Amino acid sequence: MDREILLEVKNLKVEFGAKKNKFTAVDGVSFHIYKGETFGLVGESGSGKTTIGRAIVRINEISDGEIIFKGKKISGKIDPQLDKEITRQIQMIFQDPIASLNERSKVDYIVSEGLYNIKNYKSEEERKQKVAKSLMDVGLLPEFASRFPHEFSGGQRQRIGVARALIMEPELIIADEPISALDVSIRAQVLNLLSELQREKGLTYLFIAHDLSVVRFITDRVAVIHKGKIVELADTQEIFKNPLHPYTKALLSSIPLPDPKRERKKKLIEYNSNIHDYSIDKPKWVEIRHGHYIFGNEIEIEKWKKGLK
Ligand SMILES: Nc1ncnc2c1ncn2[C@@H]1O[C@H](COP(=O)(O)OP(=O)(O)OP(=O)(O)O)[C@@H](O)[C@H]1O
Repeated sequence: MDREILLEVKNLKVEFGAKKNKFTAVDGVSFHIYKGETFGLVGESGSGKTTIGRAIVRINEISDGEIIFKGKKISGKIDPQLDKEITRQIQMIFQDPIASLNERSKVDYIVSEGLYNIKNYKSEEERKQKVAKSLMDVGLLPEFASRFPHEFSGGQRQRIGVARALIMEPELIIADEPISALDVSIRAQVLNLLSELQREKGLTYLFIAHDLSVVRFITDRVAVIHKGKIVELADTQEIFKNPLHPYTKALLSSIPLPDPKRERKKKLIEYNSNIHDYSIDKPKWVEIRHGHYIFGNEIEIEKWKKGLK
């Protein structure tokens, strides 16, 4: 049976600046996310992960391509009713729980901010109940609503960030490096919380991380992104067992990557013992085996295909 696709990103391009200063942060990215799965987006800092997340929640304008959610186009100009629904259904959790919470607002306001924006409650009583329920859903006490963010630990603050997303009853949550700013000792708790919530509420996640080890146990499939392009996309287990792209291998083995400026100049990238020469021909996407895509030029693809046999 075919799985239901919740989100489709087609040929997404996001550019910043204009004319001479134009910079392409996301360059023709395509992927889809099935309902109920956790899809990982992994790449080093500056590769374009957050920009993709922000384009999906429509904070960043897109320059080209399409974003489709539940079969409906949500990029570009859309109907106000759909806009309101999408604002509710796609929520984002941010990297830094301290920076993402307004210090001067009480938790009650922070958690219901989204509700206020789309007026998704009938009475003050109902709003308060929703806040209490969301706090309990993330393992916090309802009475925390009357406190300020500085009264909480890093892990609790990230839980408040999750409650703020949950109150909207979303279908898709974009978790942008949700644990990287947290103390190592509490990272697993937040990952477990996200997994439990997924099971309970049938949530779908787009999980953004710079570190492959973080996505290993939480994601079903992973796309590896490098300089605004997806270079490899496959089931998570497959990526770990059999990484094909030199960049993925480099990420996995934590090999320091070359200086991007030098890289651009020479157009020759050396990762470990693999030579990746973009100047031979234009790299393209090829499905190496079912569901496992790789981005590279013909010589490399031939080499990887042989390696798979
Ligand atoms: N509003 C903006 N204006 C100009 N450039 C931007 C803007 N937002 C992002 N960029 C640039 O786009 C590139 C991709 O940034 P992005 O934040 O998406 O990367 P990332 O992979 O999420 O990295 P990080 O983990 O450091 O956030 C970077 O070079 C960044 O400087």
